[in-house]
Amino acid sequence: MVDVNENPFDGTDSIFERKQPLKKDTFTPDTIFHRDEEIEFYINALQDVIVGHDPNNVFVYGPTGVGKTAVTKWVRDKLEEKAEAEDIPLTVVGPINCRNYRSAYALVNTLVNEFRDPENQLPESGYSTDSVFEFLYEEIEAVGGNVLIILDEIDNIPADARNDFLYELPRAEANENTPITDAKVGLIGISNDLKFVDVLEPKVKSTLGEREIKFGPYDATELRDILGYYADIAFREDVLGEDVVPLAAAFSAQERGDVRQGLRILEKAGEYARMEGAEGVTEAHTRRATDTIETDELLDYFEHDLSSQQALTYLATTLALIEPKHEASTKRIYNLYSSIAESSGRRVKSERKIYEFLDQLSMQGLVRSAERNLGRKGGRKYIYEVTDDPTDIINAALQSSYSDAVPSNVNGILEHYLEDEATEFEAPDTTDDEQQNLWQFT
Ligand SMILES: Nc1ncnc2c1ncn2[C@@H]1O[C@H](COP(=O)(O)OP(=O)(O)OP(=O)(O)O)[C@@H](O)[C@H]1O
Repeated sequence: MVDVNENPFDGTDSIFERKQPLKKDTFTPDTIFHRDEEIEFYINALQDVIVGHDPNNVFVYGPTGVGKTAVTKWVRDKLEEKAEAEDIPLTVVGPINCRNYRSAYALVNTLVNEFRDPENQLPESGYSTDSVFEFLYEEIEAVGGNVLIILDEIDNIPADARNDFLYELPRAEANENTPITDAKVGLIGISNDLKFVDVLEPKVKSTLGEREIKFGPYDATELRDILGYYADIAFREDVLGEDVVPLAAAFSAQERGDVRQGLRILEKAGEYARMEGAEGVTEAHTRRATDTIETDELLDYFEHDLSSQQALTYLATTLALIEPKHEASTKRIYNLYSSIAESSGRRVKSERKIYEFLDQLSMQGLVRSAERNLGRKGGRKYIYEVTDDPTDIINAALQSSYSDAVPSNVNGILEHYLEDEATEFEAPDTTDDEQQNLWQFT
């Protein structure tokens, strides 16, 4: 029974000293581990600024959570420090995350405002895109000297901004149509989409990719050092069992070599220990954290990264995949999407829109498409796969605010799917209608 006169919150924490370093990128480490070579390439690319040549454009790429942004910020700070000491005119803007902007207008607007004083900010609308670009060029000319613009998640740059940003901006000084005569612009683009540069027009590709720096995943030994550094700051003294960091490091190395995932495991393991009122964090807490980490990450997607229509499409793709035929064709995905959207009282969009949502999910790395030949019948169709374990996706959906869209008999169908996966599977000749009738939509 709860004593209503007692306050259940506890003002003490015997496990965590400071949780913030384990949280999403709100903490700047004062040491960067195991990136000496990448830092050397970076310094080399930006050295020209210090000796008075034009800045190079730099393209930094690699998977998620491997230090691209952390290293970029570190190098940026060192460059600014050196430029100031040597009296070299330098203005650095960013990193600005392109994912947050839906149009060229919005992105350029933010950039202009980075240059301007708080009392002279541009409003969110009211000008043409050409005019805001014009303002940007004026601001760049006004500060003069070297201007470095850092764009993070550059693969998400609004389509209507691609050419202007990735090609025109870096060569603005040479272009007579811009007011820029003095300033020298350099662009630093960061991406975790390794194919991004390949799909660019050759002229844009050679501009942005003037210098390319590749970041690979960390191995277990490297992750042990990095996670150990964060653990020392985040946890109270002597609460961490000696296996905790090595276990979190080994798990993350096996998965993607991503620091962020390792930090989440440490945080979760600490939370389990705290919830139990344990004296310290043990190997068992860490194993429990690794068991649930995948579902947690997917839950994050459902709750924060995906729009409701994308989330329903993602769920429908997973359902199509676990049906007896295990074939997520666009038609099946659309049928399932319509049923779950309708049964959960959400808007049902047109079939054409599904292609767009699937494309967006594919850009986020959540689904993959493959073209399939229809054999004698001729023609081709697209089928989709999910990149995570369907069991984890369904568990995450069930814990998310989309649980009302998950069919009530999902676990039974998932069980059959897992059995099929364990045996040599031959696709049954089931029709779409038969498959549709399997499901119990709530
Ligand atoms: N070598 C390192 N030394 C210290 N901290 C690191 C290192 N690499 C990554 N981190 C930390 O790990 C977290 C994720 O790193 P970061 O944001 O730089 O990854 P990223 O490669 O830019 O990922 P994304 O592409 O998802 O943005 C941050 O908290 C960062 O400070």
